[in-house]
Amino acid sequence: MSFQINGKVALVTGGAGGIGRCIVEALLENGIKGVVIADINEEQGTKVVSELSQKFNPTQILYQKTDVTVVESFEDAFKAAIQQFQHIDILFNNAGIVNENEWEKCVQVNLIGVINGMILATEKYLKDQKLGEEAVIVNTSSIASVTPELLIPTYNATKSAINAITRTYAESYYYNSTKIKVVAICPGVTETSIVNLAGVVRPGPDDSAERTLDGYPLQSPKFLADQVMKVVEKAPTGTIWIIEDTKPAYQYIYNDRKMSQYKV
Ligand SMILES: NC(=O)C1=CN([C@@H]2O[C@H](COP(=O)(O)OP(=O)(O)OC[C@H]3O[C@@H](n4cnc5c(N)ncnc54)[C@H](O)[C@@H]3O)[C@@H](O)[C@H]2O)C=CC1
Ligand SMILES: CCCCCC(=O)/C=C/[C@H]1C=CC(=O)[C@@H]1CCCCCCC(=O)O
Repeated sequence: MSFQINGKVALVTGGAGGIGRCIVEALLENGIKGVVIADINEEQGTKVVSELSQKFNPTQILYQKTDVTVVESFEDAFKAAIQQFQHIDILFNNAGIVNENEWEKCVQVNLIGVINGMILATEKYLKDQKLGEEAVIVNTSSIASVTPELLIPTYNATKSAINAITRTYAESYYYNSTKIKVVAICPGVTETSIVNLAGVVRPGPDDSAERTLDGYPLQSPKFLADQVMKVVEKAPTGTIWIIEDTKPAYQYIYNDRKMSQYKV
């Protein structure tokens, strides 16, 4: 069954940043009725609303200052969506940071923030306040969830955990009562401010923090966001989608552990 973006309402965490902002714009291009930009950066959030209001109907775009690590703050963003647009149908759990020197903060934003969103959406807001028969959650993971990158171990761990939570809430045990499709996207290196890793990676055993993005294929956040729209509409629940190197999204398949032939 295909999900229709047209006429729905979405909440995008980290919606003032590179990927989130492009997701907001792609939603507006695809006929979304209303979108809430839920981001901790007020200056950037206000700026994005004013820029997008030049191109789209300003009444469709709402900025709500949100810290995803604080459940009350996250809940206020859902309440703002309902108050302004009457329903809520799509959650993008997209806010994320790289910070290996303050790794607890990385866990707070990337993992606790996503767990807060999952609980609020599946137990209350998307479950009870959707317009159509089905709602959608898109969790922003990373290729680092399946191919751990050196010098960012905590980041890799948070993104692997996002895949696990995605697959759990997609199970029919939850879906039968929530009617929420849950998917994850795993972007490859994408041109945003997050890829400026100066000062946020963990020096390796040889004291090197010199690894850079050189050599990694970079894609634009706009290309990524257009692929994400296809994932929202077409992907089955529980699926994980790699989007890297400006190539169409493809599904990452987990092996069945019972098929493994290796023995100690
Ligand atoms: N750019 C890349 O190469 C890749 C990014 N990702 C993921 O994509 C997502 C978006 O990242 P980018 O757009 O690249 O980074 P970005 O730094 O441009 O945007 C992140 C946004 O999240 C917001 N944010 C940070 N902490 C927050 C909090 N506590 N509550 C609410 N908002 C908060 C920031 O203010 C910012 O607007 C992240 O989850 C990131 O891990 C995944 C793979 C690759
Ligand atoms: C720490 C070394 C710098 C190089 C990697 C990098 O820049 C990481 C970027 C991360 C920013 C957000 C992400 O999700 C990116 C992870 C990229 C993982 C790359 C894995 C590549 C591979 O092995 O195929």
